[in-house]
Amino acid sequence: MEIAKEAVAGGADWIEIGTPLIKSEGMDAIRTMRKAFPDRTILADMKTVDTGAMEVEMASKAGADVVIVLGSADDSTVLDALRSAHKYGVRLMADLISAPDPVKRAVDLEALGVDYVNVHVGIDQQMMGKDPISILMEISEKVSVQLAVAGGLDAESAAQAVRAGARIVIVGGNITRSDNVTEAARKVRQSVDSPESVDVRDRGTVDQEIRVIFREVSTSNISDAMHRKGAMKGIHPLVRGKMVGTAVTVQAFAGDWAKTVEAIDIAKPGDVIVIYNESKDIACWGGLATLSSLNKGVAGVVIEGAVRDIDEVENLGLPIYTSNTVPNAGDPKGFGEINAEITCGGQAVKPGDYIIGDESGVVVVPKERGYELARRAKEVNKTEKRLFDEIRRGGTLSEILELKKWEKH
Ligand SMILES: O=C([C@H](O)CO)[C@H](O)[C@H](O)COP(=O)(O)O
Repeated sequence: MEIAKEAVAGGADWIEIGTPLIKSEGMDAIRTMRKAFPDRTILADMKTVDTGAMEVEMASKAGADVVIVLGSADDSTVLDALRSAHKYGVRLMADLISAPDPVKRAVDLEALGVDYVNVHVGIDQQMMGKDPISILMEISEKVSVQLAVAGGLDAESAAQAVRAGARIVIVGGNITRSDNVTEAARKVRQSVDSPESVDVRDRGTVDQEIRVIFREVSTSNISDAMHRKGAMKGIHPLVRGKMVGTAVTVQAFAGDWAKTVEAIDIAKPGDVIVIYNESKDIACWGGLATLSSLNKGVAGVVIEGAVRDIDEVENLGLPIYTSNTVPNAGDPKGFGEINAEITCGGQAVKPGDYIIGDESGVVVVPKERGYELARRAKEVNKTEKRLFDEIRRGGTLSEILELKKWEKH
């Protein structure tokens, strides 16, 4: 309710009751919003896939103005939902989320007579890098039914969506999870009203985008996004500083620092050297290796093992995370391997995996899930910002999360 009020203050015309809220609170979510916002359009995201008439009846009797049926539902469901919508005086929106051939289905749905077609990329799909704008462009050339669009939109992509032919722009997380909902809604409103004035930024390569997001979030956010996996055990910050990079791995043996130092020559700017060294009592890393790494543009070092020359490495400032410090080093004998899969801090690390370190420790993100987990961590981060804001306004954490209600039974 609070978020809806703030979004309306920022210029939202419609209030979407999202599917998770409907699943949590049922039709009462629609009734409550209807009562609080008599002059706004209430969109009930029922995502109906069967019994179209009954679900439209429920939502319309609760106070919805527009009801969403899944575009991929059978024609019989869409048609009966339409009959019900006509009977109860509401409009029907068909949502193309996960439709196998969205362009063809949009044409079919228009012929069936729906009031709106929503070009929608779902939240899980967004995490894999999908966005709705290109498909919206294609669909808007083929149909004249009013088009809505949804799927990770922000002020910038909202403008692109309007330019691509959308009449209704549905923005979820970038408003609801913002720490300033009114301001976030206002920015979207401005973009929708003056789409031509919005510049579209170049986001760079996928790897650059991943690194930017990992810099913005914490290792705790990432670990939450990984369902509590990914955190190294027994590895702590020695030289503090945010570290984001891709792994160059080293398997080294007790008393032998040849491979750990040779890895510096292999590392590229932005890499993190991740070392498993058998011994916690003989250092495989020190001040000279740190300076050499800085010269190569290495982003940081993680060592299960030991580091020495602590006063020097602290002065040099390269982020270092380790399990121990000792004064003595071994010799460069040459055993070990560079860029083989290793275990460090209890985590499997492959060359190229994303390694992120901060005050809480180090997490490993498998390279093949880098984009997805960066995006999911960003969602965690946004939610936490909103929670901080609500606690600052005087709520307690358990009240805000409704912990009692959601305890496992
Ligand atoms: O419909 C939605 C989703 O499937 C969960 O119900 C969202 O409301 C829709 O995707 C808009 O939210 P964002 O993608 O976070 O902008």
